[in-house]
Amino acid sequence: MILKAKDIRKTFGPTIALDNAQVELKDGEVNALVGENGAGKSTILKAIAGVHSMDSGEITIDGQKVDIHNTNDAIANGISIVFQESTINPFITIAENIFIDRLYQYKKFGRGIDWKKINKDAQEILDSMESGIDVKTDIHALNLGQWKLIEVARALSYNPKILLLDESTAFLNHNETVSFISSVKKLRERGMAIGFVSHHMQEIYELADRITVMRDGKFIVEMLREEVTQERLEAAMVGRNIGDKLYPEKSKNKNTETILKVEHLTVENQLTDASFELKKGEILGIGGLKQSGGDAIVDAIYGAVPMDGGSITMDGDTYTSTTPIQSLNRKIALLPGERTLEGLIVNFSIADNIVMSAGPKKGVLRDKKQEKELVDQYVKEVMIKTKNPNNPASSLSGGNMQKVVIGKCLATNPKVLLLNNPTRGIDISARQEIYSLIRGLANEGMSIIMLTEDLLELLGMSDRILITRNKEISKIFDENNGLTEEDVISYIV
Ligand SMILES: Nc1ncnc2c1ncn2[C@@H]1O[C@H](COP(=O)(O)OP(=O)(O)OP(=O)(O)O)[C@@H](O)[C@H]1O
Repeated sequence: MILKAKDIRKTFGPTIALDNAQVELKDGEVNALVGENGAGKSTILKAIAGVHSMDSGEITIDGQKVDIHNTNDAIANGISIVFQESTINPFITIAENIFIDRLYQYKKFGRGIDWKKINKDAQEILDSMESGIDVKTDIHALNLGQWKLIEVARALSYNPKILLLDESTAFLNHNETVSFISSVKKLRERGMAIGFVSHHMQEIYELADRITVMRDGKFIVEMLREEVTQERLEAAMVGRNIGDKLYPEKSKNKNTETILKVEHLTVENQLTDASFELKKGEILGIGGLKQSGGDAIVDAIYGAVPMDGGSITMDGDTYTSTTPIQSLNRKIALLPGERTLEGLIVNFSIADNIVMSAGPKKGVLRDKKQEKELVDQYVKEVMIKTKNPNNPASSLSGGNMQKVVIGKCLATNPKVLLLNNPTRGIDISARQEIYSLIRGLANEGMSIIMLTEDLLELLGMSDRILITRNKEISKIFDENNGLTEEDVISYIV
């Protein structure tokens, strides 16, 4: 074992984030940390990386006790971390992003940056990971998976022995994830000890050498990959067996009443001539690579991006342009793809975020009583793990922040619900609950469009499936019985 962290305790005010937590990382191995949202996975990684100082506990490396009080201590002990949320600055170059806190080392005679040197050093790291990224590429031309690899390159630039990856694949699509995982495997082959957090079981089964389960801030069990069965893992993580009951039964009745008709919808540079119908009470899944048209469909229906052609008909009203306020009045709600940028005001309380769009009023004043009822209802319904909804949203774990955004959408009581990757970063148990909530809403007559980059989720949840490719609709499957990943992928790439 290269690193052992044990008896770790960390509190945030009254919240006990870690209590008797432990993890061991070994060179040339991936240890996957798994557990429900709020189990303490990010906190233990951040404690090891010196981002949070622990209240108590012990970290040893190669048998020697080490004191880690800040990130510099961690770096000095060969520990690097890649955070869950993106830390890429898109307004500077790839090399600057990699050496962001050491740019002074590349100052030429005390003046501008020595581009030749910084680019050479950055390229060396990118090549060592076999990332396939050319350092001179415009950062905007790269996909999110490549952005994550740049963050890994930044972590590697400190020459670590131990690399901590916190939900690095949460925002990546299928292809980006595949190449990210293959880069992680290469780092493992080089002897790196890797701590890897993810909610995606397939990734964990594929990558992990050992798995550490956490629950409520505590260490539950460590298993070697070969000892793991799905039943054992789920029982340790969530205390029950989910098995093949992750996705609820699809709608038995064929939905025939059209609620939303989209004709020849065009969005400049994003979507050309898309026509389809959304039926009352159905879940229409949209699959496809990022930027292939699906985001544009959802954003244009909501009015988050302007329509450049075509029309939308809802409730007998046909329109060729719309805004989010008009959508709110028409009872169309959008769960955006980027929770901390578009979905939440993280400094506001959980409660204020939930009621923000619904805005119950008594005359011109806020209706505090109804607000409280809404908050209590949605904290319970989407299972937000908080002791007090008046705490700031920033105090929640990533998955619980996402649940607040879902609660905020539902509190507006929409007829049409647009979901952009609704379960990113959400644990398997909460996902099962959210899927059953979404299906329940559809069964009650809500019409739902669900854009998702998770193919299993697309197949598991949709009554019908629309696929986009190269900014156009490439296929609409009017049935989703027995469709496989291969059936769908052939229209995606
Ligand atoms: N800065 C903070 N202030 C207050 N509470 C916090 C803070 N960071 C984390 N917590 C709390 O600590 C607990 C553990 O959170 P953590 O982010 O480690 O969970 P996690 O297992 O990584 O969850 P997820 O899978 O949702 O990312 C949660 O109850 C969370 O609300």
